[in-house]
Amino acid sequence: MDGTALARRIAEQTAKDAAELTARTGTAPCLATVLVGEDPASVTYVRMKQNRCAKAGITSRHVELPASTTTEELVATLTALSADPEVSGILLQHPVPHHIDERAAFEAIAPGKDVDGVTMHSFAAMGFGLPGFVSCTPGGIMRLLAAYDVDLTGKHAVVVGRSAILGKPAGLLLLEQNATVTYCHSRTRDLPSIVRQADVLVAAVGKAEFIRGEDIKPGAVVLDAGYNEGNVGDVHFASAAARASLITPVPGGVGPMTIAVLLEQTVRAAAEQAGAALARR
Ligand SMILES: Nc1nc2c(c(=O)[nH]1)N[C@@H](CN(C=O)c1ccc(C(=O)N[C@@H](CCC(=O)O)C(=O)O)cc1)CN2
Repeated sequence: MDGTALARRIAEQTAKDAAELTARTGTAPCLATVLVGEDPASVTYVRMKQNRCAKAGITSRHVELPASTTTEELVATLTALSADPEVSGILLQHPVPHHIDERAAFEAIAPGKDVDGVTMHSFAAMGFGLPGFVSCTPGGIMRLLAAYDVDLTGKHAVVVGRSAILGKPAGLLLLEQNATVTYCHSRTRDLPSIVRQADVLVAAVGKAEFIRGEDIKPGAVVLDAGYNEGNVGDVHFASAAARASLITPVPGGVGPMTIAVLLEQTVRAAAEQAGAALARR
């Protein structure tokens, strides 16, 4: 599955929507990115987001905070951005330093600006199939499945990983499309036997090439949401591709979709805040 190509198509539409909205309201959509500390991978991802925003006609505001920032200081920053009428959407780059209560920080993002789909409000919307913002990587996974006409009804979807930005919301969205969902995690017993049952496998475990081809059910659809050092996924691509009917590569699969969905949701947030419907949707 070609995430780069699909992400490009989504980005083209997002740029058109942003231009239309800017012409109508006189203000471009604006994404605020918040980075705490200097984790090199996070610095790269935030820069990628800013670059893609610029290409799509979305302005970005970047807030960099030192690693010593307290939960209270981060909450105050996010609360101020939530109240700022010039900011359409807010992204707090994950992970934050260990001493920070990340959940408390996420909850300081106003639901209407939660374009990264990380608040409890957005989780409830995903869980109940209600309109709202989806978590970006899981949202990108669902867009890939739709683009490749994968019907999820009755399929056994196995999600390996239960993080708040990836595994958990991915399961909610798959369930909403009538898949039978199994979550696996570090305490799961006999993980390979469950992975072998997957018609649809979402690998979101954060361990390079953790899942091997021998455990892929022949014909399975495999989505590799891993972003390990050196641009290596959670699935051993060559051996898994020999058995899967569809598979996402790393790079070029789920990763680009994450940013495409973020930008799309930022423009949608801006439109909703302006009370303007987007013509092309
Ligand atoms: N608040 C969030 N934090 C994090 C998220 C997130 O969705 N919200 N996701 C990940 C990392 N991430 C974005 O932040 C991310 C990772 C990878 C890619 C990507 O496009 N990767 C490319 C390869 C990268 C390259 O070319 O250098 C690919 O897979 O093709 C985008 C976003 C953690 N944090």
